Amino acid sequence: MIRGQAPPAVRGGRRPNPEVRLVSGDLLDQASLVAAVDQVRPDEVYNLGALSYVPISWRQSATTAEITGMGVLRMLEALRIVGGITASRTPGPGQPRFYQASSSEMFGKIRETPQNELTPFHPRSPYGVAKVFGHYTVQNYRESYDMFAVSGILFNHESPVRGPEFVTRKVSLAAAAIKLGLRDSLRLGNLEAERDWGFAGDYVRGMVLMLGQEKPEDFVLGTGVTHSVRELVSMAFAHVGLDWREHVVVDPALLRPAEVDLLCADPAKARERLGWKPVVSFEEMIALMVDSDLRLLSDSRHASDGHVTELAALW
Ligand SMILES: Nc1nc2c(ncn2[C@@H]2O[C@H](COP(=O)(O)OP(=O)(O)O[C@H]3O[C@H](CO)[C@@H](O)[C@H](O)[C@@H]3O)[C@@H](O)[C@H]2O)c(=O)[nH]1
Repeated sequence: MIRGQAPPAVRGGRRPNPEVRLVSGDLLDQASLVAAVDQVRPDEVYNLGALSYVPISWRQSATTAEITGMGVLRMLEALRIVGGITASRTPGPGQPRFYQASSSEMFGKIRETPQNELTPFHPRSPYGVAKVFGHYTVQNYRESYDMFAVSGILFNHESPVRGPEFVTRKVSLAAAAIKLGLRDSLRLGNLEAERDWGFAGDYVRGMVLMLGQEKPEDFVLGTGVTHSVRELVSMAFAHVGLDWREHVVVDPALLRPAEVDLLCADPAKARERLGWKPVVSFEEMIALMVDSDLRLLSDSRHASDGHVTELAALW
């Protein structure tokens, strides 16, 4: 996402800048990105673009490296080129600020718990490897060109609009669909994996705070509380009065070639320096997601909507 303020006048016959502009994924080549940045002249750029579903990254490892890794480099290059920045000509005032969505998946086979900004990385998937590339690229542009570029190392961030392939939404949809009698079972992979799941809205607030800092610095954003997939399922099903053990089937085909067993954030730096803390608890978030899916699947206006039928049945 590229965020720019409306300029006082149209520069050189260009269209006025919109407040917020989404740059679509097909602008992956360098020249198109340079043209987009040149046209928008953003104040802030949030690079959330990625091939973000971890299991797919083993099947499409080169595409993952291209989008999740190289995409970061190209975005920074576009900002550098349009800003006329070189090693000897560093940015003047008013240069755009860049946010990179780094990921707790970079910690992978964890070296310590909880994980903070100094915890070493050990990625366990092509996705994690590509995110590490992006993370160090941001650091390198900051150090080489003095650009305002930061990474937020975000732990799992969920909400009712989460994609149905991710485990929280897969579970909230299944609990709702089973409750409504639309299906009767749910296939899952590793129930023992533990994650630090937080509410996406809280994390977006943290991202904006990071770009408002005086100095560019990286921050971990997470809740510091960890739950297993088993606990997640149990809580979501209990919310609609169901016993998960009567419906969940463990499917070995859903296990990953290499798993990240445990993630737990130490968000102390964000708390102290940004004044950031999550507002929505894990329990509230799961209830929010299950209730939202109950409404979605029971709303007769959506009954003929193929997408909703697919959501209820497939995942
Ligand atoms: N998706 C999925 N995960 C399952 C399932 N069964 C068990 N799991 C386990 O649930 C955990 C969470 O999986 P996901 O929800 O797919 O998320 P993720 O792999 O942790 O990655 C997400 O969070 C990262 C931040 O740490 C993001 O960077 C990444 O893009 C993604 O959003 C994993 O340990 C996975 O093995 C299942 O059927 N589907």
